[in-house]
Amino acid sequence: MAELASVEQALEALLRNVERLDNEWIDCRDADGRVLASDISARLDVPPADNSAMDGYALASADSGKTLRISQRIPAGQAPAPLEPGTCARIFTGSEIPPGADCVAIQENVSVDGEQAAIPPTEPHQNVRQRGLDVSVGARLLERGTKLGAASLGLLAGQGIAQVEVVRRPRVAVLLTGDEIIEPGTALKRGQIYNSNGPMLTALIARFGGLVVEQVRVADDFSNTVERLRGAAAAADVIVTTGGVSVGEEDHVKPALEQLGTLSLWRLAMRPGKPLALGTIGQASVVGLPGNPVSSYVGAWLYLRPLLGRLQGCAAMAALPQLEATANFATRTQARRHYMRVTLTFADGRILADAYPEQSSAVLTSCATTNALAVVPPDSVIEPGDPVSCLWLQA
Ligand SMILES: Nc1nc2c(c(=O)[nH]1)N[C@H]1C(S)=C(S)[C@@H](COP(=O)(O)OP(=O)(O)OC[C@H]3O[C@@H](n4cnc5c(N)ncnc54)[C@H](O)[C@@H]3O)O[C@H]1N2
Ligand code: MOO
Repeated sequence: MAELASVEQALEALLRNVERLDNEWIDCRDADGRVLASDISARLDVPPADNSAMDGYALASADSGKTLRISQRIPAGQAPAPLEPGTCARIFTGSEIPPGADCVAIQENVSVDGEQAAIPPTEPHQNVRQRGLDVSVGARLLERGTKLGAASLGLLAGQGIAQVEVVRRPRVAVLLTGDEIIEPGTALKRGQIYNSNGPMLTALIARFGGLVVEQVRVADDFSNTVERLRGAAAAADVIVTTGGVSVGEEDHVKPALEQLGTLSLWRLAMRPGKPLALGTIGQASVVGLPGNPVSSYVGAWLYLRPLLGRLQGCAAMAALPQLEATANFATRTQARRHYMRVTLTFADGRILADAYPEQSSAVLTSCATTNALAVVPPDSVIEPGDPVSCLWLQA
């Protein structure tokens, strides 16, 4: 039997000629999860002026330790007048420090009698947030290739930025093979099963930043398969197929792909997901995942995620975060590296990996109830307490 290829070899082949897609300007309100197309530098200081970190009294530190007249009140949102020398100003969290003041005494430590406030000793800058403390003009705010999220969108808003240039979302077509597959909502007949892979892959693709432009069934017929693939290649940057990549005879995807573009069939030293088809039709990359739902799921994390990351120019999506955990299970592998579905728990300063008891590639429950993949090398024995490397499944 021919030697099995490694996951790394297949990934290298998949990504070899893939380039970042073009850019588009979008409203920041729609930018969560999108990847920045260019560096963004700060054009404003944040905060724009020295302001108070506390509710209290602003004064010149040299005047602290005395009783001072309260000469003005500065609510947030108002420009203060310069502080009259030898006085203090009533101030609130976020209010601008008046010229002439350099510190704030918090109100809990100040006793007030009418217009007079007895101020304790207070150091210069105490309770003052300096202009530009968060961001100063010209600083690199966010780098190209950053996936935008809650905090980065907040930063952009803090700069008054409403539109942002991001990489276009990769368009993905999902093609399902298998005459036994029917859609939820129809009654199940003998021999049929519901389409699990379609919704599962659609959800993962969206989490990886892709846009599913079509999800179609490919009938068991050569010319229909050619038509479907041709249509998908015109509409999409990536075509994902599920099923029909093993050694069966029922399938027309392989000959159809060979007619329309390039195809290489891989036999990988991994479990689940030994068979994988990679190819191209025109500019579109084709990833043929196995039909078994678990193999499809694991393949999506290991191949589709980096592919969609490359198309979006997001380096952080090239590899999943790796965590070193302690196995709370026993297993033994043979010639293939095993990607076991495990649940990581973080307790008492260590990470424990519990394996789902049934690791068959037909048991999708093993994916739905876990959060990581333990990567067990070939020809190895793992006992409880042994170290095991895990891939954390985060988009
Ligand atoms: N003689 C051999 N048989 C098989 C081999 C092999 O090396 N020699 N490899 C096995 C491995 S490993 C895998 S993985 C599967 C891959 O099979 P295919 O990609 O050809 O997929 P199918 O045969 O079409 O389907 C496999 C399995 O998955 C179910 N399926 C398919 N699509 C869906 C869907 N959309 N939703 C839910 N379930 C789906 C399908 O009903 C089958 O049960 O081949 C092994 N066989
Ligand atoms: O490798 Mo297959 O994906 O075991 O079932």
